Amino acid sequence: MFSCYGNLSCGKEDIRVVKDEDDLIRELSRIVEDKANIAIQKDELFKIGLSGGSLTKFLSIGLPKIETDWSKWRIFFCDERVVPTECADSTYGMYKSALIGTVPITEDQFIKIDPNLTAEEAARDYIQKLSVFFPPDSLPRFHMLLLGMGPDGHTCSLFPGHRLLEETSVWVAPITDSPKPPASRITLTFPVVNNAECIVFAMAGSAKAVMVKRILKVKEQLPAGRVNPTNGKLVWLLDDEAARLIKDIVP
Ligand SMILES: O=C(O)[C@H](O)[C@@H](O)[C@H](O)[C@H](O)COP(=O)(O)O
Repeated sequence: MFSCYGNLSCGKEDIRVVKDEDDLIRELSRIVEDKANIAIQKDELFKIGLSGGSLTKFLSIGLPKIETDWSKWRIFFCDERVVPTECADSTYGMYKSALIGTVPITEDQFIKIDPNLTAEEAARDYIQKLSVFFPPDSLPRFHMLLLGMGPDGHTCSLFPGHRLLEETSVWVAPITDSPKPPASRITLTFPVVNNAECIVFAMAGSAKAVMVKRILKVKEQLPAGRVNPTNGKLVWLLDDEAARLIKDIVP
């Protein structure tokens, strides 16, 4: 039984290596299912933040197989591209087409951006939307955030060398110069990311291996390496190929 509650420590990350992408999707879905059902039992709602990229594929395959009370889910976005929902680049658009109609969840359970706004306006608007679900006098504390990592070590839309990495108070920030297209996005900032109860990086494939080594073994302070929950659980879920250069440090 995977529990983020049992060991809410800010100790070392928990690195889990599975054989391949299929196993990764199964294990990721199991982790999410466990956390969701614990959160629902404890807090009535399950507040999860999703990322885009290959995570949308993993979850589109894995989530329809889990057993949970979908009506208690509220799905947020760790980052989002400021593009129309019907655009292929929209992360919400990807999850909408994959999950609505497949699992018993409705559009209003997704807490999404208003893509008709500028990035600056959308970030401010998203903070207001978060305030409905989290008390305004403290940082939002998500039950779970699911993150990916780009080839440059970025996560969410927090990119190496970007001034947003130093943001210490704003919950959600705009970015209009994302090196990963599309350029216009909003992103959770590190204070909110690191306030989560449970953070899971999930990645597969040999293209991730070098960066995984740089972050988990060399400990380079790239954005994904700066994800370190202050009072929560951090899991790196990797397939064999993504973990091929850190086999000597995996417990
Ligand atoms: O919307 C996005 O672009 C993501 O949130 C971004 O942070 C993604 O997780 C990484 O770029 C990894 O993407 P891949 O998993 O596709 O490599």
